[in-house]
Amino acid sequence: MTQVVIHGLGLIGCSLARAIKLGHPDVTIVGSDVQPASLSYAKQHQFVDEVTTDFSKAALDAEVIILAGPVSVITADLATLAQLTLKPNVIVTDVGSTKQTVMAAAQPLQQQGITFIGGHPMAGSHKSGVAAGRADLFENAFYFLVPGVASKTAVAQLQELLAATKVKWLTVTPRQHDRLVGQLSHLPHVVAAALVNQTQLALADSPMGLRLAAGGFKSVTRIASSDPTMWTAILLNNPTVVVSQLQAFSAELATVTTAIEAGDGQALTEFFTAAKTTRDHLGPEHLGSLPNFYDLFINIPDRAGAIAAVTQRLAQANLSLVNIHILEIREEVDGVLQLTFGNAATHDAAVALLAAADYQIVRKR
Ligand SMILES: NC(=O)C1=CN([C@@H]2O[C@H](COP(=O)(O)OP(=O)(O)OC[C@H]3O[C@@H](n4cnc5c(N)ncnc54)[C@H](O)[C@@H]3O)[C@@H](O)[C@H]2O)C=CC1
Ligand SMILES: O=C(O)C(=O)Cc1ccc(O)cc1
Repeated sequence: MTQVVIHGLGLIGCSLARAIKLGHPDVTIVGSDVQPASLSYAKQHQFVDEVTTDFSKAALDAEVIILAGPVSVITADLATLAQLTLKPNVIVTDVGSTKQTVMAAAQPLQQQGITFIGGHPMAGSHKSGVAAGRADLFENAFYFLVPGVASKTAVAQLQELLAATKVKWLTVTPRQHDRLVGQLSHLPHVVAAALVNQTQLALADSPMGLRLAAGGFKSVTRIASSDPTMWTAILLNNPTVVVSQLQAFSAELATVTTAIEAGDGQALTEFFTAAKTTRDHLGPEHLGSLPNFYDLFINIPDRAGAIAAVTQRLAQANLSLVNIHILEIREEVDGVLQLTFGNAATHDAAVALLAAADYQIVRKR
């Protein structure tokens, strides 16, 4: 029976665990994490068979090891694994968002003849943690593979193990990978966070400030809600690429600034037309899988226990939440509660349940 160890039971580790369980119910999955609460959640929801905080010990018996912590943890894990006597046919892989530093960190392991295949699913979310994982998170998304010196057989074995993710495999070199994702993922996260921080400062004296933002600001900045630890590790592991891409992006901003200063309408129209043409040709089908969580917004009165009453109702009906977020609650005024579900059926059942209990539905999926 194959034993798979997943180190890091967050959004990605848990989504892979759920997908592996779906495609291979016979595989034993051992989940490992530093957070005991994540371990008990994973065990309770049965997408792992065993849990441990002792990664090194679990690794000794593994046929497949999936490293799914922040990139800085993945590189440290690779150093730890190089100190151990692993099973000779073990396949070690990772899900980290950078590949040059990860492949470099894997070298000592590879020099011992251990198979390492770099991996990176190009799907995810700004949500994180053990409860956010879902088996269909990666459906139709690209999944980068950096096989390095790994054999074709090992690559095929890994792809077979992860078949239920329904990803589109793409083999790249570490350099190609970091340049591509630098531009398509790392730079946008920096830009989104910078825009939120600058707006917060600029509107600090406005009573409603950021809350007045419409859809545009919200969609451009959604990813600013991503996990700070994870993104710090990513940028520290792709610095040269991202710095150069940030410089090119700053130059683009300088060009548009000059056009506005000069009142150059033609330059501005050309600027927006070029972007629109490119963006319009990227339909949703070309953008890969976008986070597919199911949000429900309800009005919530400013009353002690009001939120608990909602969560209790959902729990009694066995409807699990992926996330809960109070968007706004002001004294003596209704607030808005955002309830996020992992699938359409749970979302729809919650809408019916809460509407029947006279909660006002502000927006559903
Ligand atoms: N979030 C996303 O959309 C995507 C993330 N990635 C990459 O996947 C990896 C995991 O990301 P997420 O699952 O989103 O993060 P997450 O924050 O949801 O989960 C990370 C998990 O690693 C655990 N962890 C942290 N330090 C640890 C340590 N020293 N030992 C063991 N466990 C530790 C945390 O407790 C947490 O459970 C990262 O390397 C990230 O760059 C890749 C594709 C998409
Ligand atoms: O939330 C989003 O849209 C993302 O961009 C998710 C994401 C985050 C990190 C990655 O390495 C890949 C995908």
